[in-house]
Amino acid sequence: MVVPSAIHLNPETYTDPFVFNPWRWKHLAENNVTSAKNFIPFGEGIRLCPGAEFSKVLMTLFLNVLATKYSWSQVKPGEIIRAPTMGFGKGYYIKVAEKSI
Ligand code: HEM
Repeated sequence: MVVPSAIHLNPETYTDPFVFNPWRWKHLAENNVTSAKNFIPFGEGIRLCPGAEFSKVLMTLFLNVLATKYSWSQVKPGEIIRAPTMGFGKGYYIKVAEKSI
């Protein structure tokens, strides 16, 4: 069994893997690092997740609406737990408000 997060957080492939850096993908794609060997959020091959394309569209839509229509602020930070998937031990509280037009 492959644990995708172990591959995605490999510092030999991804510099500073815990840093939020969306721009890293530009550089990685140019160097063809994002091959199946290094990036498998939805699995690979015969057991590839059938919900992959649906999930990508849903996440794109969700993040677009969240960023354009709402603002949010942190109320209470949570402790990040990686065992092996990521979670917040005691929750992670944010306040969401609709943006005024
Ligand atoms: C962000 C969302 C999702 C992620 C990260 C994800 C990830 C994965 C991964 C890594 C696997 C492969 C497991 C393995 O290798 O054994 C998998 C399999 C699977 N996923 Fe997803 N998934 C997501 C959403 C969904 C959705 C929305 C559905 C259904 C509507 C779905 C249905 C399935 C099914 C049925 C399998 C088993 C495929 C098989 O064994 O042939 N997933 N998923």
